[in-house]
Amino acid sequence: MDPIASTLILCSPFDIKNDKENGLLVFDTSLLQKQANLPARFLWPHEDLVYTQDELKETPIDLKGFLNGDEKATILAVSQIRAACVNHGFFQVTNHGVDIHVIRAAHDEMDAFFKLPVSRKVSAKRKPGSVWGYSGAHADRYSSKLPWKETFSFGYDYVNGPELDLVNYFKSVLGKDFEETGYVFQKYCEAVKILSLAIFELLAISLGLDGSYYRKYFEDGCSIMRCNNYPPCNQAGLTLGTGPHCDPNSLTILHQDQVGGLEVFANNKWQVIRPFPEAFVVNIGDTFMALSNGRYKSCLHRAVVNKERARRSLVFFVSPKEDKVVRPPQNLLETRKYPDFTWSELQEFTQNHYRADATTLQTFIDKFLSKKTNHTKP
Ligand SMILES: C=C1C[C@]23C[C@H]1CC[C@H]2[C@]1(C)CCC[C@@](C)(C(=O)O)[C@H]1[C@@H]3C(=O)O
Ligand SMILES: O=C(O)CCC(=O)C(=O)O
Ligand SMILES: [Fe+2]
Repeated sequence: MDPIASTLILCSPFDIKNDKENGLLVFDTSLLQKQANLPARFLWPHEDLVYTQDELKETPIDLKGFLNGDEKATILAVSQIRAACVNHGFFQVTNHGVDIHVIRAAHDEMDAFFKLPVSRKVSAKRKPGSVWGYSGAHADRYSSKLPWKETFSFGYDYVNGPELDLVNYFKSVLGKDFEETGYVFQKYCEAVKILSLAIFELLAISLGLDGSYYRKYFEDGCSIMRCNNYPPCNQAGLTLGTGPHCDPNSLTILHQDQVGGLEVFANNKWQVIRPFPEAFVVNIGDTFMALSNGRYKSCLHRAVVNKERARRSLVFFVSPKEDKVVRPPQNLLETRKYPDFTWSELQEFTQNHYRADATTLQTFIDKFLSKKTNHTKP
């Protein structure tokens, strides 16, 4: 029997015969680590495992002046953002306006969640086709190149009515003792959403647009909040926490703990992003690359794991409202790089047909939109 299959059956709190899907969700590293070799499903190909110690040493962008309305500071921030987005699509921000206590509280809640027994985490499991919920190594979705991580994701501001706020979501999936967790994440998401709109303002100015252009476009947008836990791995050099990919959404705002493991592909090589507690890590995603008509790069990145310490990150993925058309503004449209699409079409593609990697957007455009055109031909 495949070693991982036996581990998963051994540690499953469910009857594997009638609950194969739940059994496969269990990612219990204390048991997985007892095996002499890393289970084959966690192995990644050589080319994805290129080791690096190079560090991307770009000064974080200080947002203080811009947030206080200082024109000179805004001009500087705009030019730093433009340079980073044209080059690789990645930058860090400090003095971002998100209270450090709110950030710490969100880390504490995330830590408490991941320390729960597996059976409890699985009660909030992700449903097929949905991005929300708990997932262990995405083992219910993929059979190879499994990421060495567990994740817990939930939507923020779906504008579907107050009954869907995070306090109620946490209570409904984890029970009444998670009400406080819901409040903490509600506050965290509110603050990071405000930050995202400020960054969209800088992005708009940097592309020669009115400062409010993307702010208005994303005001009613939908976001996904994700907690990532990367446990230590005895054979860390053979696997990855998150494989090389570009985020399919528009903008990603990440806060990592002090362990380190995030790497971006910049200047033709993988480079380490040293953790910096005061900073948020920001990257451009595929949908914003399309909205800028290809001027700004969707950042290729990955997360490596290590032998000693668990690593955690809080990730806020910002997207337009599901059915809003993704089309660049008129003055960026000399030669159109991508056809119109909607976030819900791209999201559906990543959930049901394709695992996000370095070429998600182009593959989506090539395969799906050409199919769509064929279907609509008379
Ligand atoms: C629409 C989405 C797909 C992913 C979750 C959201 C936003 C980012 C995507 C993801 C994180 C990109 C890397 C690969 C992925 C499979 C992951 O490792 O978690 C992606 C998400 C997903 O499908 O769960
Ligand atoms: O955890 C990290 O540092 C990166 C995670 C990531 O890239 C993602 O969740 O999309
Ligand atoms: Fe990512």
